[in-house]
Amino acid sequence: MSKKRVHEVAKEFGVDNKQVITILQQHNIPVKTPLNSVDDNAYAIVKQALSRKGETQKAVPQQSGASKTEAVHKEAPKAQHTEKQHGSNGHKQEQHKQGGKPQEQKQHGKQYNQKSGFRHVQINEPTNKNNNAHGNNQGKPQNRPNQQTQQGNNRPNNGQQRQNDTRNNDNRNNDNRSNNNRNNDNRPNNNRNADNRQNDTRNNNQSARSEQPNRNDERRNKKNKKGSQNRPQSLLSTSMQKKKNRVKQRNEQYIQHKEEEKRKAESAIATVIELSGPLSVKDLAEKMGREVSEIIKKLMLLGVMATINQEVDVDTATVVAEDFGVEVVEVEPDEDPTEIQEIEDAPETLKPRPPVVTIMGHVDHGKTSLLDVIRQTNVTASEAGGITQHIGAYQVRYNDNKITFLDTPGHEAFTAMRLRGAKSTDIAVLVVAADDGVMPQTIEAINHAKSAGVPIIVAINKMDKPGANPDHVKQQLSEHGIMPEEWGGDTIMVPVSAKQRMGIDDLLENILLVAEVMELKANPNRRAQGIVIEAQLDKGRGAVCTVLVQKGSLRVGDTILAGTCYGKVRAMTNERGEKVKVARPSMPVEILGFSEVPQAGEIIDSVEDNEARTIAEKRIAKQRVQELQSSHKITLDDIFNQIQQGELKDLNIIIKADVQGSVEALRQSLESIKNDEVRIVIVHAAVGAINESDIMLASASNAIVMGFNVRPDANVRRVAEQEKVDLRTYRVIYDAINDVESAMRGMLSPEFKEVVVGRAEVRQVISTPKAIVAGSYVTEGRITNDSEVRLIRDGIVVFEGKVDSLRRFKDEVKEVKTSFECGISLEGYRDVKEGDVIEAFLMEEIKPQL
Ligand SMILES: Nc1nc2c(ncn2[C@@H]2O[C@H](COP(=O)(O)OP(=O)(O)OP(=O)(O)O)[C@@H](O)[C@H]2O)c(=O)[nH]1
Repeated sequence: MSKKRVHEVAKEFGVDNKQVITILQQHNIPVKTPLNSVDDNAYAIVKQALSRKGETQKAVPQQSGASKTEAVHKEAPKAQHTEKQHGSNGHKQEQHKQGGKPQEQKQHGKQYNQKSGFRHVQINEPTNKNNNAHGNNQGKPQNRPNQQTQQGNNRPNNGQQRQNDTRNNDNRNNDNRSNNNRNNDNRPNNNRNADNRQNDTRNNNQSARSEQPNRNDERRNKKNKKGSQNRPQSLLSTSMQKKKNRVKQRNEQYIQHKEEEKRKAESAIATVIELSGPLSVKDLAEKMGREVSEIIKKLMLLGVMATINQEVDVDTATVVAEDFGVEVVEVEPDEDPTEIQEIEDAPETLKPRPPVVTIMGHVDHGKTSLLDVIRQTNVTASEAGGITQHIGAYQVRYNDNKITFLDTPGHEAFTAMRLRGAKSTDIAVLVVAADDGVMPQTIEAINHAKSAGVPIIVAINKMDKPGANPDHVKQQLSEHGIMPEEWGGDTIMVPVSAKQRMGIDDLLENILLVAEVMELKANPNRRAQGIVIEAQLDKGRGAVCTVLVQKGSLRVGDTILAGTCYGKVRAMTNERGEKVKVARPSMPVEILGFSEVPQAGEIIDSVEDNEARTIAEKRIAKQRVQELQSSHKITLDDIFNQIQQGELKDLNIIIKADVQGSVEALRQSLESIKNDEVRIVIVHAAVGAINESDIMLASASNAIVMGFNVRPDANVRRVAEQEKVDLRTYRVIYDAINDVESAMRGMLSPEFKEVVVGRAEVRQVISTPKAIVAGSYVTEGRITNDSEVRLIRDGIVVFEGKVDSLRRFKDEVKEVKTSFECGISLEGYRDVKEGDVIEAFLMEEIKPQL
């Protein structure tokens, strides 16, 4: 016979190529692929093996119950390996055939149910073999087939596990014995156990001899174990039936549920909805009785990409609703539980109150000087950089009348505060330098005052200057809609000189005149309401807040609420530092008692004891929701903005400053910097020293840290270096803004870099006739008598200047190193306190790189 290939032989016998290969390999004939050739001898082997197998398969279905097991056992020993090899296949075939006999299965199932603890199941030949090969798995379900085998043989079932096990072994061992021995199971158990041991030994020997096929067996058996084939057939079928029933039941429930939902949805679809303000997509869907997905789809068609929690404005919501044929009725918003209800004061309760005046104008036109003259004090000298940086509020008395002044700073940086000043103000005094005329911030001030509906009195300052030209100023102002009285307009213009104290009375008289015409009144006998002018954290005193009372009277002991902060008024002082018990309308006071620092510009209310906390908590919750939504706030206009922005890159900034006013000023100024490529994002802005968590936040959000009048301590600086966070500190806001602007234009090239030389801790303050000496201990680096120093209190810079004298005991020294004590006095500064830190630094020039 000519040589055939494996696949041809397989085809001839109607079996898989793999099966033929396996048979040949078991006979040590080296074939690997279906293309390998097969000689006559090999062909005969395959033929013999397959014909035997065919007989086996034919024989099996003729058996029933236990005899099936035995039918397999009756195989000739020669063919054992083949049988083992195909054990699983044979088993599958059996299952397949049984699958076609539901009647038989049902019977088995019945028997199982009727005789509890007596399981009638199908053969589990592979498991038995497995047990034989690996010792016994007592108590495991593999025993079941043997119980059935026992039953099939009409043997008494005593239900004892041990016996079953023995029987298992018996069956297994029978595999290895001749057919003649197989059915002699009538021997006593003891004998059979002895037999088992013998057979085990034999099994082992056989295993050793046919290692290869046995390993294949094991693998197959393992594989079978994983699959359901190993489970008894009747169990399989009943569980399948149960599963089917469950699925059917679930499907029915699902359909019912869907129908119910549909019915509900149809009945819930609204034809008219009421809208009182922006609302989330989810809320809109609920109001309309529609699916959220329908709303989102409609928004998409309108060009608005919104998610379920995003907010849509009333206009957008109306368009969407109308598209669904739903009528929209705009209504007044519901009462907000986070708002304090306004009290309508009856006219008879109103009493005259002093006017609140804001001084506005361009930088350096003399606002502070003018107010200074009015207050008879001098604050200009102590202001860093000569620019007013905090709102101050003062009440002055003139001719038995009181006037409250809010000193709003003139620099552009304080636009936000100026705006707030105008809102809390009755009269705006616009200071215009007679020699300089109308400047950009003069116009801005006019616009703020106009938009707030506040009457303007113009103070034409610096009249003493040779170049003073009041007419030119009037001319310029009239061009901006501010017409002087003498020219037929309604604006009072008073020429003054802060320097020479000229025209001040005239100005004050005119303020009172305008106030009189305005008939400014308030009810002093009600709970207080006012505005937070300024707030900061003082280590010793806690939150310190300048408040302007606008209505009612604020008393020590009152429970107060401002934004999300609340507390009880512990103490109140006026602008002269005198303690006051009651603050009436238009009176500015500094109060202590807030648990946290409120935001400047916040409305402060005196409330019932139990109200404060509840409302504050509600406000915090509302704020959180708003914060979440604001980042994704979406309107139809927004889409256009986003397209315009294109791929914008963000410059993340963290702001820390000494007082809330500065925080806001810096934030406002930075955010107003416009640049096509970069958008400024204020990641965090707060009052207080720069701390480690600021640096970590900056590191995580890739932000720079800008400190204004605050300093990091040594540890924070170290962390910043480690995290490679750019940390910049400033004393003048203008410099900070300039830096950012230049950096964004790519023009930031610092010529000097600040290097901290050393730090000393003030441990004792010694007062001498000549100076205040800070008895200090150098904690790091060195302090030199020529270095520039800053005095830091609770992380806030309170002074920056030079060392006046540096002493060790009584001797003047040039420098003092770490771990030494010394006496330091500062040039022109006496307010040194224990616990302050003196930081010595020098400005190092950075050589331009060629
Ligand atoms: N000659 C003259 N100089 C004045 C007069 N008023 C103010 N100055 C000077 O103008 C400069 C600016 O004065 P400030 O009072 O600080 O001006 P400001 O508008 O408060 O400035 P900012 O706080 O920076 O907004 C100071 O050098 C004052 O001495 C005045 O009536 N005559």
